[in-house]
Amino acid sequence: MVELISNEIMDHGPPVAWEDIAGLEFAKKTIREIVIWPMLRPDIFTGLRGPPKGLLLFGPPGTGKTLIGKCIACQSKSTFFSISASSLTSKWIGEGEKMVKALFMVARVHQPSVVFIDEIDSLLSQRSNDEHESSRRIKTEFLVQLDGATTGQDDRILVVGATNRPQEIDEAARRRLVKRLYIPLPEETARGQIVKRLMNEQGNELSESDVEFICKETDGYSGSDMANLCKEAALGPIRSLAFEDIESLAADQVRAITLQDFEDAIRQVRASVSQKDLDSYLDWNKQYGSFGI
Ligand SMILES: Nc1ncnc2c1ncn2[C@@H]1O[C@H](COP(=O)(O)OP(=O)(O)OP(=O)(O)O)[C@@H](O)[C@H]1O
Repeated sequence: MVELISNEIMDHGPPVAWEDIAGLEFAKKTIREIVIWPMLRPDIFTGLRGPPKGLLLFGPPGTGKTLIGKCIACQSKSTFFSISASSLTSKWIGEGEKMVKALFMVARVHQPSVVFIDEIDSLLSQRSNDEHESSRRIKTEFLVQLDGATTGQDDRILVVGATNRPQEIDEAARRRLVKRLYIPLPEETARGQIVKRLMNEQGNELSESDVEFICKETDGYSGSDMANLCKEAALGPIRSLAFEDIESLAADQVRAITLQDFEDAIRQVRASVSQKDLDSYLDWNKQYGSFGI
């Protein structure tokens, strides 16, 4: 199990820097102050100044919560463990409870550690009667481990939970995830940064004003909607080729991506988050968010 965790849950991928995350200035600044500095300098940030041990990132899907989790680990020079709560119940059937225990054990060995739990709502939702016995046991074990990690004075483990459904998290779990930070949709400038960064890797003819136009037309798009839009637009030059040409064409002969490709793509890729959902995140932020206004 330790081996499984080292191979599948411990993240060995490329590092993430703050600049890789577009926009979200408030979230980034807050995280730097309350989490990164204390993790880097535990000798200064002791007692009352100690870092929170549990952080909840909530907001619409595809807004960079996973990127932030990974960035926290990279910037605080911690080992990053990333697991989605649903895989505990589906992928390791019958072993979920042991996995949770082993995960925190390995995290303790490799500390400082950041344990990122995606879809944490499915693990910590209000207990219902029709709940499966095995998921109930996983949940209990998780709460025990969370308590251990969040109260152990000497352990340097930060648990970061991410959710698109904060309303489903019960009171006990909210209490343990002390800091709760709203991760909103990207604003216009952030959408522009995502387009520019992704388009950098491809031949394109987009001017500054083209990018501005794209940003204006994509109000309400999430970061991953923007990434999908760019993917769709990048297919434009290929679609304009005749089928026979695809096999023989040299790679450098594919035409550059244009604004027209984006205009076509915008018709295909729509915003995935509704206004109603956004309102409910704002409500929750007001009520339970650590920085709600
Ligand atoms: N702020 C952002 N800056 C740059 N890229 C972003 C941003 N937000 C989202 N993306 C893009 O969207 C993809 C999905 O983001 P990520 O997995 O971090 O979102 P998430 O909020 O964790 O989503 P989910 O809730 O669905 O798990 C990223 O791989 C990236 O390409």
